[in-house]
Amino acid sequence: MFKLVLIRHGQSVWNLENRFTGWTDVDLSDQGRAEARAAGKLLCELGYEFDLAFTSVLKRAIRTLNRIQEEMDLDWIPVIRAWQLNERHYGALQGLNKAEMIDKFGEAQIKIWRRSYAILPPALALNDQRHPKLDRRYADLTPEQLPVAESLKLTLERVLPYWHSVLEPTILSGKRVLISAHGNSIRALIKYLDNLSDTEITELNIPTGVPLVYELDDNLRVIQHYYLGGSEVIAKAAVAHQGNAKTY
Ligand SMILES: O=C(O)[C@@H](CO)OP(=O)(O)O
Repeated sequence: MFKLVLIRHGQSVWNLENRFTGWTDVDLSDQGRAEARAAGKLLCELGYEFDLAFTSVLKRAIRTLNRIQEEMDLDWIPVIRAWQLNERHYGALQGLNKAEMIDKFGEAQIKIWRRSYAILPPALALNDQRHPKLDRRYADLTPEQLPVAESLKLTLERVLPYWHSVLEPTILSGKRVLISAHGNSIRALIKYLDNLSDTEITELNIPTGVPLVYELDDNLRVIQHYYLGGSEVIAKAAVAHQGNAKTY
């Protein structure tokens, strides 16, 4: 049996401000930093150990991981930063306030942009200053790999090859893996792991800063999964799972 731990970064400044974030590289809020530390403490108290950690190339996930490592005294373990674990790219919505967008386009349209499986948010123009081709951390990506907007489906289409080529073999080699990533890159992975339908996945939300454990059998099929934490943390996770959480 293998145990994989997933964690969505702690609350970010734009989660707090209720803005579409995507590939925008915003920092954690004070609450987010506290969530990350609490997650690290909890993992340590519960006796979790990790040999290797994966994260995205976005600082809210990296800094969540850093704090967990610090709390667990695991600063030394190798960390792999992969753009494939980035948040979905939210296209031209990035930076806009979610409540203001609801006022402008209506709740139903925003829900479609946020949670439908295959529908894309409005794309970035090629000359937009937010285009990832202007960011040197993505210099090695091919033009086809550089998103101007991603649905959850497109997000899964870059997360899944990474799962098969890197994460799966690492887990199967017996290394205990922690992944610090994002609401929608984690949702994409969960859709695959739990074999959720395109409709089921629309109702799944991931809370910030709560470790989610996946127990996997020898073929990496899911045995069970559960959130770690006291009653308050589990309640936050349950609410987020039902899709009734605050808009972030
Ligand atoms: O804005 C984003 O990048 C994500 C996560 O914060 O938001 P949503 O939950 O609306 O997909």
